[in-house]
Amino acid sequence: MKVFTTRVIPEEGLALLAHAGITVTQWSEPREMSLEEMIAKCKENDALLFAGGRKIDRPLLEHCRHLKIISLLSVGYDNVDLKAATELGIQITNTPGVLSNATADNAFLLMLAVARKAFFHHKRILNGEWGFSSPTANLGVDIEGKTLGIWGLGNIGSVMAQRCRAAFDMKIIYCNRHRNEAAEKALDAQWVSFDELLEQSDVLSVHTSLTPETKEKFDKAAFAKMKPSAIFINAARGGIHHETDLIAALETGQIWGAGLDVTNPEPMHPDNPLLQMPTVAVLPHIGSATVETRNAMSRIAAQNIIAAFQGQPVPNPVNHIYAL
Ligand SMILES: NC(=O)C1=CN([C@@H]2O[C@H](COP(=O)(O)OP(=O)(O)OC[C@H]3O[C@@H](n4cnc5c(N)ncnc54)[C@H](OP(=O)(O)O)[C@@H]3O)[C@@H](O)[C@H]2O)C=CC1
Ligand SMILES: O=CC(=O)O
Repeated sequence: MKVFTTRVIPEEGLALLAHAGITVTQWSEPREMSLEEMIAKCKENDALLFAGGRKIDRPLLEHCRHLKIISLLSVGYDNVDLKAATELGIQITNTPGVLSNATADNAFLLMLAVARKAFFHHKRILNGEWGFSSPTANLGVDIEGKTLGIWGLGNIGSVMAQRCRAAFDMKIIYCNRHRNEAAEKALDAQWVSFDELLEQSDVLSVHTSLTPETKEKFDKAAFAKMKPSAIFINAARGGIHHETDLIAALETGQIWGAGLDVTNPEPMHPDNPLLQMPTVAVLPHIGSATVETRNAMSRIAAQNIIAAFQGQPVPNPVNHIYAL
């Protein structure tokens, strides 16, 4: 059996595949593959381990009917046409859970970085602009005791809420489609409507998946309902906020700051005005990028492939989700 990986993946996943007698070919060039190259690689192999790259859409999937599995090295599956994959009988899997801590830590980092304008001050020092210190200069805001609103209190959102409650005794409110009663109990969290989330959050952190329902949900109308002192964090997908509306909301003082691990498009253009704003912190989609977490993700992605090759139920299927 043969597997193609769209990026070089961590050693632990490779070791599991090798131990199962699976031959692995990796894409190691530092450029995106063309569609033709991708189709050719899919045709030569029995499974795809997708660790980044182009959208897995119907035209590509049409060439993948023979694949036993497309194993995603991510929890998000918004880059896959799940409906087409399922209709074509292609198994799709993801890597949930193991990246929740790392991704929440990154959202927490962004929250603090924005509150204290950390990236802006770092840039000043690099530019030789340390400046003249005074009690009224360089002021950020406190987080302690403020209200954290989570949009998408699932695996990652729950860890972010735990971190914020433990570190800063924040009051937790959240908005999901369904109540998360376990989290309500553990975090003393309160389920609110989307509008209440917008109106009451001092820090509003987005952790939903990107779906037609969540796409550009944070637009002009949403930002207009938020507090002028609010910090907006998006550690999920850039497509969930409308970038031009976010820029306008920050420029006009409708909200105070924003921390983004994800942008739309990615990479963000270096001329983007967000990068010049003191109360904005941007990272290049590194939520799960720690040695331990990426190793764990590679193990799970490999285990999904091994199960599919052995005719066993795969541990982390996502095909059923398109029907919800
Ligand atoms: N920045 C990064 O590097 C990373 C980003 N991510 C992103 O984070 C996302 C979340 O991951 P994870 O926490 O593991 O996923 P989960 O499925 O555990 O959590 C998602 C939550 O979003 C809620 N949700 C979904 N749709 C809606 C909606 N329309 N309105 C309100 N709430 C909604 C769900 O609750 P309910 O069903 O009740 O609505 C659920 O609680 C991933 O899909 C991925 O895009 C993940 C890892 C790393
Ligand atoms: O963005 C990362 C993911 O795992 O999803």
